[in-house]
Amino acid sequence: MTLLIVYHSRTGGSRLMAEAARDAAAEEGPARLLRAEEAEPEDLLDADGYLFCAPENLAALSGAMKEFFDRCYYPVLGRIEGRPYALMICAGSDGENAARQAARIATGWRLKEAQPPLILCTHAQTPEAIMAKKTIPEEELDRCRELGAALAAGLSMGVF
Ligand SMILES: Cc1cc2nc3c(=O)[nH]c(=O)nc-3n(C[C@H](O)[C@H](O)[C@H](O)COP(=O)(O)O)c2cc1C
Repeated sequence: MTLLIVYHSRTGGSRLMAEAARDAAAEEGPARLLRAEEAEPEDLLDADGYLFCAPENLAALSGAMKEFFDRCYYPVLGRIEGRPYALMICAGSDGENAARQAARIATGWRLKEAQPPLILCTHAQTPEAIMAKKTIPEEELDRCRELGAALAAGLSMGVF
């Protein structure tokens, strides 16, 4: 039972979150990490559950993550219904709109929410801070690890 983690990241925050989740998930079962730009409909079809991870940009999912969903939405519609998923959003100060947008897409696919969205805020406020490479505190990465491990363990045990 494979967990597919698809992420986009411009300044590294979402990448750190996705990698932390992948590392923890891999201890519980098969886990694949793909960038949004390289993930294809076949990758979604081949997986048994999903973790989507992206930044909030301009009160929405980042463009590259949205482009992944746009590109894959119809090719897999009706073919992945009922599979579990979770979301992780890296935001400056909010993240709610990106989480809501991704959840609506997942609802369209008839995926099953396995965990509430995990939103981490970097508290970057100035243009310089927003464009800077991000670090995520270990205790926040632990929350990503917990989410990845719970998803992968649930998939392996067939609890979803
Ligand atoms: C163009 C742009 C727009 C942004 N808009 C928002 C926003 O609407 N809400 C928010 O909370 N953060 C916003 N941010 C901050 C990013 O979400 C934050 O820097 C996050 O760490 C980016 O994730 P990444 O490091 O994976 O790229 C924005 C950043 C950029 C570059």
